[in-house]
Amino acid sequence: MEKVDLILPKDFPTLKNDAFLCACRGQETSHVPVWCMRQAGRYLPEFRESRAGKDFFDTCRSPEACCELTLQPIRRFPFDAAIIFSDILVIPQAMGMDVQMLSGKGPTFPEPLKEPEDLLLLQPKVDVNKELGYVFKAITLTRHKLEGKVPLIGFTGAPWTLMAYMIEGGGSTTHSKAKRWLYRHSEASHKLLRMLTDVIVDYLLGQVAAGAQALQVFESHAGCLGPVEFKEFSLPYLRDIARRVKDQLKESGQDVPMIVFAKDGHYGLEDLSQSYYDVVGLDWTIDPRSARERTGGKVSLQGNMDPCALYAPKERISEIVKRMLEGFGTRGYIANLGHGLYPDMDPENVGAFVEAVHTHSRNILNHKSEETQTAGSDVSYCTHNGGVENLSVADSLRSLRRNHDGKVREPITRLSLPNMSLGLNQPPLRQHKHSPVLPMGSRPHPPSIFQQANSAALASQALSVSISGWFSQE
Ligand SMILES: Cc1c2[nH]c(c1CCC(=O)O)Cc1[nH]c(c(CCC(=O)O)c1C)Cc1[nH]c(c(CCC(=O)O)c1C)Cc1[nH]c(c(C)c1CCC(=O)O)C2
Repeated sequence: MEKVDLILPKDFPTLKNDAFLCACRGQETSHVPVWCMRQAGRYLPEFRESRAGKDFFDTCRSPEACCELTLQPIRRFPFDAAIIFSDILVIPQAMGMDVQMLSGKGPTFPEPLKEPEDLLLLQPKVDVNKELGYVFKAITLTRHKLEGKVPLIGFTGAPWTLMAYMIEGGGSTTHSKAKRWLYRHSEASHKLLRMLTDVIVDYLLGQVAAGAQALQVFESHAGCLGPVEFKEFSLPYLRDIARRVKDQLKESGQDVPMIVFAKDGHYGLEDLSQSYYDVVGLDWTIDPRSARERTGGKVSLQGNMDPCALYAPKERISEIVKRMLEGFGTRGYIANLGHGLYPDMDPENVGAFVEAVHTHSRNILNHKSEETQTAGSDVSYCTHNGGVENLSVADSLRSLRRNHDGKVREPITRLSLPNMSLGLNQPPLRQHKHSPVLPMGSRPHPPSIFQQANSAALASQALSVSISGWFSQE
C-alpha cells in the first residue's frame, strides 16, 4: 500500500481563515477574500522547477506532486483559498480518451470525436473512484498539508467546455467542429452532455468526500455560444450539476459552496444567478455594478480584474483593485482575476494584487463601521422580542454590524423600508404592518419589491449587506 493511501479524509486540521467560505455564503468578513485562477502555474519559478521534464498528466496523477504545486502559491502569498492542482481534461481521460499536453501546443486529443457514432467509444459508466481516485487522494493529502491555513477548492470543467475539447481535439478560436454538432447533431450533443454531467456529479461528490471545501465549475467556452445555444446546451447541465450535487450533499447534512464561472457568457448572468450556485464568477468584460444589479443579491460574485492589468505598475494595480472593490462592494464578494494568470506574469505583481485587495477592503470596512450618517431616511426593524423601533438607516446598520460582530446579543431579524423588506440573518418573527414582506426562504415576489431593494442597495453599499444576507439564507 502506498503512503498516500494511509492518509484518510478525516481529522482535518481546523480551518483558521474562513473569509472565502463566508463570502461565498454572503456573510460578513473582516476583509475581502482573494485567490487567482491558475495561481498554481508557470508564472512561479518554483512551479517551473517542480514541473521541469515531467509529463503534465503524470504530474496530475501524482497526489504528492499535486499537493506540492497547490501549496506553492499559498506559501508565497496570503491567498484566502487554495485550488487543487489538476486539470479539467482528466474527465475525458476517465471516459477513455487519450489526451496529451504538448509544449507549445497545449492539450491535444490524438483521436477526437468526429461523428455521433464515436460516442460508442466512450465509457458509458465511469467509476470515479477507480479512474479519478488520484485526484481524490491529492485533495485529501493537500487538505491535511494545508494545516487549516485556507480552504481547499475542488473543480471540474463544465459539460459544454469538455465536449468542445473532445470534438475539437484541442484549443480552438472558432469551436466550429464542436458547434457543428450542436446545429447538426443536437440529439447526440445532448447525449454527450448528459454523459458528461453524470460523471461530473460523481466526480464533484468524490472531491467533497475527499476534503474539498468548495467547488468551482469552469464553463470556459461559454463565450462561443450565443444566448439561445447557451440556454439549450450549457445552462441546463450547469444547473443539473449544482442541483444534484447540492441535493446529495444535503442528504448527509453537508453544504459546500459552489461557484460557476462561464467565461464570456454575459447573456447568462441572470440565469446563472438562479441556478443553485452560491457564487457566479465573472470575466473582466462585465462592469461590477451592472453585474450586481443583474444578479440582484441572489448570489455572491467572484472576479473580475483583467489578468493583463497585472502588467501594470503596482500603484496602478492598487488603483484598479480599489475601483473594483468599490464597484462590487465588500459583502458577498471574492476578488479574483477575470481568467487565469499567464506564464509571463511577475509574481511580485500578483503579490501586489493580493495586498491591494486586503488593504483596500479593510479600509472600506473600517470606514463603514465608523460611519455615523448614511441616507437620512428612517427605517423600522423588529427585534426577536417583537419590538418595532424606528432608527436611521445608519443606526440600523451599526446595530446590524455589532450583531454580526457578536457583541449585540439581540438579533435584528428584519430591516424594513416603507415599500420593502430586507431579510437579515434570522427568520422573521414579526412583520412590520406597513411593509410588504418576502416570506423567508422564498424568491422575491413581485419582482418590483426586489428591484426597489436592489436600488436601495446600490444607493447605499451597506444596505446591500442585508440583501445578500437574506438570499444566501435560502
Ligand atoms: C480550459 C482549461 C484547461 N484546464 C483548466 C481549464 C479551465 C480554466 C480556464 O478556462 O483556463 C483548469 C485548470 N488547469 C489547471 C488548474 C489548476 C489550478 C489553478 O487554477 O491553479 C485548473 C483549475 C492547471 C494547469 N493546466 C495547464 C497548466 C499549464 C501547463 C503546465 O503546467 O505545464 C496548468 C498550470 C495546462 C492546460 N490545461 C488546459 C489548458 C488550456 C492548458 C494550457 C495549455 C498551455 O498554456 O500550454 C485546459
